[in-house]
Amino acid sequence: MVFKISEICKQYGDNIVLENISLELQGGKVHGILGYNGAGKSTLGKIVGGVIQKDSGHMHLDRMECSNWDVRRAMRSGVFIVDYHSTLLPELTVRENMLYGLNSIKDGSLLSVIRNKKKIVQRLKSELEHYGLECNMDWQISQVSNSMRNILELLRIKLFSPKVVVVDEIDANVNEFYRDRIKKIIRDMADDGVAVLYISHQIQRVMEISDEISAIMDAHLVETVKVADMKPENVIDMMFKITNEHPPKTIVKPQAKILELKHISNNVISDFSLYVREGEIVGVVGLEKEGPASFGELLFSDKYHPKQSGDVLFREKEISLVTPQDAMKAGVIFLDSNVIDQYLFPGQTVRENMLPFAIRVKCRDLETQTKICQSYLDKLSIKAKPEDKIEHISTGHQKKILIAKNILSEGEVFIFANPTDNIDTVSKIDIYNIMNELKMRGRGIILISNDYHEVAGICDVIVVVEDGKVVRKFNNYALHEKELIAWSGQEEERDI
Ligand SMILES: Nc1ncnc2c1ncn2[C@@H]1O[C@H](COP(=O)(O)OP(=O)(O)OP(=O)(O)O)[C@@H](O)[C@H]1O
Repeated sequence: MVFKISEICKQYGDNIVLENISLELQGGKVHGILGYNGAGKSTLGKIVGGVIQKDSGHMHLDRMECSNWDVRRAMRSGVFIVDYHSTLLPELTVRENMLYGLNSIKDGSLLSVIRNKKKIVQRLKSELEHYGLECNMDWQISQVSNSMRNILELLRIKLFSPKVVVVDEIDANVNEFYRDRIKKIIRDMADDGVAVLYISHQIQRVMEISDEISAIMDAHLVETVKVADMKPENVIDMMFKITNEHPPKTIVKPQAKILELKHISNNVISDFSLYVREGEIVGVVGLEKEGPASFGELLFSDKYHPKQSGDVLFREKEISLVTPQDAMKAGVIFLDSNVIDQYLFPGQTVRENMLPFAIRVKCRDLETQTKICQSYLDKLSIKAKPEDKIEHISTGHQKKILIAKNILSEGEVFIFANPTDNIDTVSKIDIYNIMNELKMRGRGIILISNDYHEVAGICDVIVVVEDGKVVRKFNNYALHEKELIAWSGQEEERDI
């Protein structure tokens, strides 16, 4: 089976996103796509999956021309897409989500659909077991971790005997355990004859998972190579001409404690304590395993994780944080990159999305606002104009716009959860530099991340969480990523 993409072009206004892209997705192979933020990777994936339409060019599934290609037609032909934006419905259970939309995928009588439903739930259970995953069919999706949601989406597709699967950045913000499972599922699908289009920024990961790799840059396909013939350095050379190094860690003597969590327990964490001081970056690793938790859900008492005990102190005074808005009032700025959609205002411009309300009220002059916005677009290498609509901006750039917004907010503590997922290598460095700048200005940063390379690179203090408990805290003098991974598996505590 071959899915052939020939001379695909796509443009939005003057912005040429894809120019004459041609490649072949072979059944039984994983084809990786690499490229900077805004390079056009997701656009290509969405065209294959029928989510958006090409301007010109052709696609063939074996001999069949994929004309009038939309999601429904694609799914009925065996072409599926799973991407960063979850399609699972949070208020439905796992079981209900697995069966949702089944009628639109499977043609046939009501009876065969009902028979299929039973089979599908049974097969899902055995797939979960096969991959060593636990997930109750009656859990509501809102109570399932983001990592598990991604896996469920992938397994749901696997159950429909796909021919082509587009996987767009679903493993960027998951920990090693789930990442490994996602890799196995993708490889197993390929072994079953599926053609996989795998989109990611992470060079190493694309190398591990793919049989061949194409690089897209400035709307063009630069090159397609077979992984067996390549070394990682060659791929980096081919595309980025840079190495994946961290900026030097800035040295600042930490001052007064700003935010302190003291012995917090809820249904996910127990006796969880940490603090951040002025001029300090505290890294937290190991939280993702705890289930439905983004750090925000742990920190703020929401409906799923009401605080059972413990205190949150801001400058040594107890405060009550129920929502991120409460925190913002207190000077704690929170960005959970897993759910950037919640922070964006579609229909509004990049400028309106980037500048916090307080700044827009203080400085009503549009020209000044545009200048502030443009300076951050330049600083963070964001490929957008202040007047562009936010929904027309690539995911990675949207995330950088939110980071700029957070930085522009008058906060004392910044909590960033996985800020550099979906961010290309060059822009990651821009973000690390901005964190260092905040630190130099006496702000405190808590960096929740599954990226051990980045945590080991820029954090001053590292907190390791296991089973909802802080099991280790240590000063990070010159720690290497590999040591951090090794330490995460040790029992002993190295206290600061
Ligand atoms: N609906 C749209 N309207 C206008 N421009 C768009 C639209 N969707 C995408 N674009 C533009 O197309 C370009 C490519 O976006 P795309 O999402 O494909 O990039 P990407 O390589 O996947 O980036 P990232 O890694 O940041 O997700 C970007 O410049 C983006 O602003």
